[in-house]
Amino acid sequence: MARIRFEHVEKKYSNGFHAVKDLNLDIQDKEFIVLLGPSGCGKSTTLNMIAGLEDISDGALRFDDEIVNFAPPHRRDVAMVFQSYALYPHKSVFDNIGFGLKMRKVPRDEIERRVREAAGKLEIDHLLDRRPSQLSGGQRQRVALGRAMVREPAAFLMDEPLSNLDAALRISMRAEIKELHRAMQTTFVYVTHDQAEALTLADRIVVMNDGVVQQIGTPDDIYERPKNTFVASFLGNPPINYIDGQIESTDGSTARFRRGDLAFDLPASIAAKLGSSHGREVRLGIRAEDVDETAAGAAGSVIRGKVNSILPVGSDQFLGFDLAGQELFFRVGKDLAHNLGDDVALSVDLNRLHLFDKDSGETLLW
Ligand SMILES: Nc1ncnc2c1ncn2[C@@H]1O[C@H](COP(=O)(O)OP(=O)(O)OP(=O)(O)O)[C@@H](O)[C@H]1O
Repeated sequence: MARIRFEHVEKKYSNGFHAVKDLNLDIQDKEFIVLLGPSGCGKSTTLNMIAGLEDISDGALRFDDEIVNFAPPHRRDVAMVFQSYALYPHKSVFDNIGFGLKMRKVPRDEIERRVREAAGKLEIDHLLDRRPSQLSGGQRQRVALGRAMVREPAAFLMDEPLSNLDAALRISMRAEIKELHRAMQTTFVYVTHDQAEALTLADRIVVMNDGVVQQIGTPDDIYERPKNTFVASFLGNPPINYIDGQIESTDGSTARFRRGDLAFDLPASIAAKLGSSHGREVRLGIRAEDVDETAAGAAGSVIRGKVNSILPVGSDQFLGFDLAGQELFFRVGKDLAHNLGDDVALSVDLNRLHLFDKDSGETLLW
């Protein structure tokens, strides 16, 4: 069992670089937590602090109630799976999976039992005599998972474990990792910069940027109720569109957004949150999928522009849309027939609008 808690944790590297700032995070036993953010945001550093591979500059890290800041890696009941797999090239699959147990002097028949059980779950039991060089990328990744599984750790730590796999295999391995978590009933902490992976796998996602946690929440929270423009922009494909403008005529129950000729009556649920924000500079967010191609939307919800680009993506298409000189990107059904330069009217789903303070980027809605 492992509840993992960061309390005001800081990480400064020896060159003075401040990689993680005031991290507070309470990971529940058996939870699947995904650390998500762009390259260099401090995800791996955070994971390595849990593993004991990086020391902690300040604050406390607890496993259950015990402070483990100074516990060496082998005294932490965690297993780590790396992007590079880190397999021993000259050992068989069996020996790779069982190596950690052998080092810990686990009896031979117990090793045999645990290796075969893990290999069975991962469907690599027919490969136990091979060397890593005789395996595909996905099979190697399973061996790396198997090596972590046989240790029966209290927590699994995974650093971009799927990033070396091709797109199709990544999706099927995601499903397997999710199943593994269900079957193992263990805490998982998983690092990725891939939003789709985070949304699929996580019980809760921790979005980081520049060493600072931006938001912690369920995939639904993070996608539907982003706290700031960083989180809103990091998730979504194509990314959310922003239109800067002002709030005019708020009276607590109605509110209007305006940028030049473009004006929307905001729904009452949004108006209620704005209070007396008359004249406030705001950034309106429209997710790429939150438009419909019909001019028959609710009053004041239609935006008109020209088709700038058309990118088919299988079942959908991405539409580049010129709104009075600003390019927006929307995701629409593939059956909509357009030519470059066409005038189109898109109806915006006003109930799914996002609204941020223009200067701070913080949400005005939740
Ligand atoms: N040993 C080190 N000394 C100094 N700075 C470091 C060291 N290791 C990492 N950093 C810096 O700390 C920051 C966070 O690194 P980290 O590896 O945690 O990022 P990340 O979010 O995992 O990125 P990526 O997805 O690229 O692996 C980066 O700016 C990195 O350059």
